[in-house]
Amino acid sequence: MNDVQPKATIVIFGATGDLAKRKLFPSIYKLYQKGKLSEQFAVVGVARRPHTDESFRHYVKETIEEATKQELMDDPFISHFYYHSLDATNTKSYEQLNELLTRVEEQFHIPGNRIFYLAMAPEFFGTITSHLKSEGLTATNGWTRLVIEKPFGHDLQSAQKLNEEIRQSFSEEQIFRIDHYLGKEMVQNIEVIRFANAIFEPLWNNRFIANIQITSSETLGVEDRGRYYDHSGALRDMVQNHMLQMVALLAMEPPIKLTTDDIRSEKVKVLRALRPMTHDDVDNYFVRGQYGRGIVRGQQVVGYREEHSVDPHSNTETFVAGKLMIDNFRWAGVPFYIRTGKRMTEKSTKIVVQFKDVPMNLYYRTSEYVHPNLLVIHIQPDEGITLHLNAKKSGESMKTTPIKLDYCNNCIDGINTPEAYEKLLYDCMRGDATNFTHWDEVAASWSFVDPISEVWENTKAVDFPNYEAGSMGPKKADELLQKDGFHWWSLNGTM
Ligand SMILES: NC(=O)C1=CN([C@@H]2O[C@H](COP(=O)(O)OP(=O)(O)OC[C@H]3O[C@@H](n4cnc5c(N)ncnc54)[C@H](OP(=O)(O)O)[C@@H]3O)[C@@H](O)[C@H]2O)C=CC1
Ligand SMILES: O=C1O[C@H](COP(=O)(O)O)[C@@H](O)[C@H](O)[C@H]1O
Repeated sequence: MNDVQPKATIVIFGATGDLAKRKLFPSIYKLYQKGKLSEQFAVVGVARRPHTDESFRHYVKETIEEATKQELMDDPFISHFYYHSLDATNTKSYEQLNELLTRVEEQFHIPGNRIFYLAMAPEFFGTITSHLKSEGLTATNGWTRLVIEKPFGHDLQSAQKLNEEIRQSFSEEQIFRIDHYLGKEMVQNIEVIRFANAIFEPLWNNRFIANIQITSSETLGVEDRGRYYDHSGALRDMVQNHMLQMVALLAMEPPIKLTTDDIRSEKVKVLRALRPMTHDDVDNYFVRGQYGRGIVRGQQVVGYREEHSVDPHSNTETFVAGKLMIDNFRWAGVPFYIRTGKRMTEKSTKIVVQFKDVPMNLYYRTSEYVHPNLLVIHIQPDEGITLHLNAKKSGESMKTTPIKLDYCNNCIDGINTPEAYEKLLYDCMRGDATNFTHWDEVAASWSFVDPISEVWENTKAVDFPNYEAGSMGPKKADELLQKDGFHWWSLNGTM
């Protein structure tokens, strides 16, 4: 873990796909530029499309230039890239891939360390991992690791099956399940804000916190992922993974040490303490939505059912709001509200921690409303924290006014926050699995989500589409909080 310049070959299955192009190649380039990779590294791209090493290098160069808006010229970086055309289901090609890897390792003096990054559809995961083992690609003198993209299953049962298949060839310690939200700077900051500030930790419980709200809104629709998304929906696409991971980080107990196992074990406890949904509970705790036509950032857009590769009668949700209760001593009685959706008003991920009101409003005589204190953690696009307090209005005797203490992480000159994939790839190369999800977390998340999807799949949403593109979701999402005497805090900073 201490090797600051890890030496490894990254084998990317799905190297001609969207993820490799938009995220993986630019991230590897940035790591190289920052000196986090020594010259002892190589990338071997794998996919069916024919490419020579030269044409693949040309393709990679172009994708990086497009993503980084920089010209690569004759950068030696690109000479570390190789390509092997392979159909993932064809055993024979794995032997040839192994020969290529051995050659590349000799050329760059890489001590047999291999990362197999599966940037492919999950139905291939089992086949690829079993071939990697049976054809000897995992039998090296160095370490071997497997990086797996989401979705990790469709429900608990399919996730278990997938996990068992993978575990035939890789141990849990070798498996790095990506949740890219865990690579975001401010998601990683949650722990530090909580555990490195004496003013927050004593208040971080049901005696002082009224509710916690997590919103992750997108302006994009389903783009060209209609086929995948229409079978997934927002619950599986965003809630089962990213949203529940943020809940776990916000609610976990302080770990004994900052080790991977200690942190994961605290997160798992939170996921297990989530109050399970019975089928009858679902309507009281969760709201689903689907966007219709509307205007997003001044542009007229089509409704979800009109999107490419989407069933024109689709029952799939593109929006979810939910109230989660964590049944443990720290959080009993405190609702965690989550909300996520496509084609909403703005692209934003924020966490708002609303503290309980002061025991009595001393300023009621002047008809002053004392605002609740809020801690806002801005995950994206702005990164930072804001603390909302009350102070005296200047000049006027004992009148109150809301004030904000702001810290903006990505406003500081010279700070260029690394992209989540860049950090996660580097962590994986160094063997740090802290910001990857352990199987126990995946299983607990599916257990929570499954009853909700069962109800939604079996009952037609008669009101779909129930929110206009460009809005903040269906009215029912507001009513979910109103029932408890709360409301969603606005995302644009005004209260
Ligand atoms: N794109 C994104 O932003 C995100 C993607 N993901 C996940 O990452 C994974 C990849 O997604 P994405 O890049 O978008 O998918 P794409 O469809 O763009 O790419 C799929 C890749 O798989 C290759 N491939 C398909 N079939 C085979 C086969 N039989 N043998 C060998 N290679 C094959 C394709 O290459 P070829 O046709 O040349 O064989 C291509 O390189 C998916 O699991 C997705 O859910 C997760 C989060 C975000
Ligand atoms: O995993 C996913 O996340 C993106 C949103 O990620 P962000 O970093 O842009 O917030 C979402 O668009 C996609 O549907 C989902 O698969």
